[in-house]
Amino acid sequence: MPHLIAPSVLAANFGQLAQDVQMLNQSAADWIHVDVMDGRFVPNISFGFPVIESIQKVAQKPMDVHLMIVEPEKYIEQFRAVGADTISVHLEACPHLHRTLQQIKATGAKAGVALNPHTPVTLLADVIQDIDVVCIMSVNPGFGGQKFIEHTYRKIEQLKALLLETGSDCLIEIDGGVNQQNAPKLLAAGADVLVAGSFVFSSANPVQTIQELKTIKI
Ligand SMILES: O=C(CO)[C@@H](O)[C@H](O)COP(=O)(O)O
Repeated sequence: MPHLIAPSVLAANFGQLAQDVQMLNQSAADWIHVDVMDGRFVPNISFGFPVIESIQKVAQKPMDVHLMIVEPEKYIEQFRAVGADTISVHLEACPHLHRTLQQIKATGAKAGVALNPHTPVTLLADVIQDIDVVCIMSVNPGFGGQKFIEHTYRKIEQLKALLLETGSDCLIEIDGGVNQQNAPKLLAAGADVLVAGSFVFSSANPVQTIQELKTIKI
């Protein structure tokens, strides 16, 4: 399967969000990555339902919603109602992860699990069959524009081995500090989906930057 590119609108210009989403519609982006932060699970607050609903009205690509919030199970149906196609919760925020994944699937959304940099992929072994996307955080969640953590390559390889061993077809998504330099190595290690925020939106030509990420050959 060709790899997917999911630009993160956390790095968009919120004063012209509709235009930035339209730019993504015209680009080679596959998904639109939407970061929700609550000021509790992570030390930052981004945006909530009204903003996501506004994005959804313009977006012509699936919305990949990454919940960096405590007690995500309280809001799954609402995120689906405002247009989330994939809903990712943090393993570290879910004491009943299996139940939360079933809850996401019951809405018709794809179920994702995000892992903080310190969380081993082996903790997913008993729920891997219930996951559509594993989001490996390659920065500490909460902010865009941070430095990529090199240990991520090893985690991708470990997760790939778990997927092969269990026959799972779940996608491996990498989120944080992704750029043109590390993207080929991430794909070679087994990544399926690259999230890129500041690298895309701070570039002179975001459409071209997305195209360059999309056409990387390994
Ligand atoms: O979830 C997060 C940050 O917590 C990411 O989605 C960032 O938004 C990625 O931004 P860059 O590191 O690519 O700027």
